[in-house]
Amino acid sequence: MTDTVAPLRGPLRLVAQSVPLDEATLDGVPLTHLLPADGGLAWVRDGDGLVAWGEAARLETTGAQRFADAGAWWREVSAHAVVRDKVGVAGSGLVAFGSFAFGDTSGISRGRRAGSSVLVVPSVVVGRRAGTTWVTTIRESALAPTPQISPTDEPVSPEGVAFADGSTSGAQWESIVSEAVRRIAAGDLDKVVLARDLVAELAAPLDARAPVRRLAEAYPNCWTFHVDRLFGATPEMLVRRERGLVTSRVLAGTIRRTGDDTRDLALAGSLARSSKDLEEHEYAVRSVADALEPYCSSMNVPEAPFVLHLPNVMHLATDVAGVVDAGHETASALELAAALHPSAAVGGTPRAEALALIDEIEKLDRGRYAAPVGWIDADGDGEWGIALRSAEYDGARVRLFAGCGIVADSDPEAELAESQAKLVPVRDALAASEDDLPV
Ligand SMILES: C=C(O[C@H]1C=CC=C(C(=O)O)[C@@H]1O)C(=O)O
Repeated sequence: MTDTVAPLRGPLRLVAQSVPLDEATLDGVPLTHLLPADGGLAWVRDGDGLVAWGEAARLETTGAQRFADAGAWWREVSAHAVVRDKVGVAGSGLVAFGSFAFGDTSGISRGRRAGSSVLVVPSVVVGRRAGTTWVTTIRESALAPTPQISPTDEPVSPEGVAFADGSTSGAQWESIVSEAVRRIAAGDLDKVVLARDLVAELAAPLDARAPVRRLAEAYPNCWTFHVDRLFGATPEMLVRRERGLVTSRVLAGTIRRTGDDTRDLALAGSLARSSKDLEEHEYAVRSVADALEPYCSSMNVPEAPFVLHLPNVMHLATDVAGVVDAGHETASALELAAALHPSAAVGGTPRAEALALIDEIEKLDRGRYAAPVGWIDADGDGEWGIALRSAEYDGARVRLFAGCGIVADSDPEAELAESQAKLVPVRDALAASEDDLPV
């Protein structure tokens, strides 16, 4: 099913201008401190990235054609735009932020907006990259004046947060995992990623700037995002395309941290040797390498993963890189993301069997969790992360998500504990105090 909402009048003619911003005027203020009260749009990592607000144009789409619809719309918008870019770095010039639904029917049962995939062209973007800071203004038909950029007011911290089970209880989810292990043992498939959710009810509508700021501070080596009521801090880069080079950070295989550095180092060693985790990881790397290969003239796929250390967990990680071949020069970051989604880090192996099993047993509407989130520019370059360690909110109600790769040797109890560890970043970012944390 395809259902697209986009302007039906003549071609949209956007005028975008990027100009350098004297960093002294911001005096090192984090980008997330510029976000407006409605949360705006954010894509930041380790101080760099993009924050934005306002809306010059927007596309909402649903169904199996969502990536194709968004790609066609963006090509059209970019082709008719006038771009004056006096900065010339990745993310300057005309950009759109986006977030996609996980599956062809994700979110649709919860109403049209909940299930919509979206591309938003903001009216103001502030970017920072490797010491360069800039501001982009985007407006229909005319050049917009460059606004004064300054920090906004302090966000309101969430209060009275009450956490509850989402679609399933922990015990129910364990039995779903057991069923998946049975299916894998029966030879139906090799790997499936199963997810669960947690619901947080707040005393007042969420000011998303509060958790976004906290996530960006606490998880500097993750990509912290906020797009259309979806926020999170993901460690996984589905695809980055920059001037003909594509990179992807593949994660799968996880161990919880203890907080004791010596023990964690030993745990990192055991993760790197764990045959269960290495198997889980290999499926994810293969799925990414196989999907990128048709687009690349050369590729580098390291033989062994490294261990990525995050404050809550450690993951097996592989950075895949490739050069886009001459025949696919026009394949945008979004087209590549569509080809890669869902990788075996969030779907499974074989893909079709895994998705069918997820549909059959998971009992969760993933919405936009575990799907591409990020940004794209007018040349088709951009970054699309996988929306993990994320939550979607509507007023005072927040749904947090986490999932785990299940293979033949998976233990349901250990997977539940792993899912809890993966919920920690957003859960802590929402909790006003330790007292609010669920037990
Ligand atoms: C599906 C999630 O994580 C994926 C990414 C890294 C490690 C994973 C794992 O070890 O199971 C998952 O494949 C999630 O965080 O919700």
